[in-house]
Amino acid sequence: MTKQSDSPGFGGVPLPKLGPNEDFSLEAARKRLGETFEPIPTPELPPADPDLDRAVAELRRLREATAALAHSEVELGDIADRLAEVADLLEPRVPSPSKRLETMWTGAGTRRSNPVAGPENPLAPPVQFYGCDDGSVRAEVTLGPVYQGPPGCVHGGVSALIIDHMMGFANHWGGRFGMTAHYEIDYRSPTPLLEPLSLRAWVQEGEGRKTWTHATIHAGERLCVEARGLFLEASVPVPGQPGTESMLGDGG
Ligand SMILES: CCCCCCCC(=O)SCCNC(=O)CCNC(=O)[C@H](O)C(C)(C)COP(=O)(O)OP(=O)(O)OC[C@H]1O[C@@H](n2cnc3c(N)ncnc32)[C@H](O)[C@@H]1OP(=O)(O)O
Repeated sequence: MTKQSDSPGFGGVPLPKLGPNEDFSLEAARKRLGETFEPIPTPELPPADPDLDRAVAELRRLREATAALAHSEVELGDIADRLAEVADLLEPRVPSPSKRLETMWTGAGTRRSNPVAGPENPLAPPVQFYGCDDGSVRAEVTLGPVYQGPPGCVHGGVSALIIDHMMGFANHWGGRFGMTAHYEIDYRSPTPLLEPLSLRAWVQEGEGRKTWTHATIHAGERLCVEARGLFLEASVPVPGQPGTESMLGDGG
């Protein structure tokens, strides 16, 4: 990756400028964080098991369809029985939630299973982010009725979830790390469902443990949401690995 440029902004938002002395390269991050640090490859890692992604994609179809059941003409008793059959088949065969938390922290697990971008997570839209040469990360996503807040619009908490994750991803892309310590959001105009949304985040400034990151959501040229966050480098214990700490280095 290269450093951010002064090229014209996206949707009217100027691109960021880095502090004069800050090295945002992945090499610099590796030096700061040690050997355990793994940069996030972009684009998305290939699936470990394509059938897993396919199964979750089918669950997403079900998610959208079940959200529309209320006013359908479907025989719901029969559907509930058939869904219960599938759940009965799965539940005894999958790891417990606490075991799952442990296996998530191997390889690209957390990256593939997080609730925003994870193709293995049925809750995730999923959003596919791309790291760009100007230092920002970007994505396009169209959200359906399951994410509704105000009539016809995206729930503000869903926007906040996407933005928090996106700022974290921008930090990784910029060679910075940290947990969200504080962030603030301005909802500038309603964020529509069923229309493509352009997402963008970038590191505004970094100093020591602190990183300030900005993000926007646009519908076409219209600014819907903008946010500013403060991230602090911090280590958290890894589930199932006593004594091991992670810097969220594999993409949590
Ligand atoms: C690619 C995938 C990305 C995924 C991204 C997902 C992002 C997330 O969801 S992270 C989860 C949500 N965040 C959390 O759970 C964090 C919970 N909070 C914590 O663990 C701690 O408060 C933590 C680690 C952030 C900071 O604690 P700690 O390291 O003790 O900070 P502390 O030493 O008190 O403060 C350090 C500095 O930061 C400042 N600071 C700390 N918190 C804040 C805050 N909320 N607002 C402003 N400044 C703050 C302090 O004033 C201090 O400043 P200075 O050095 O200038 O005096």
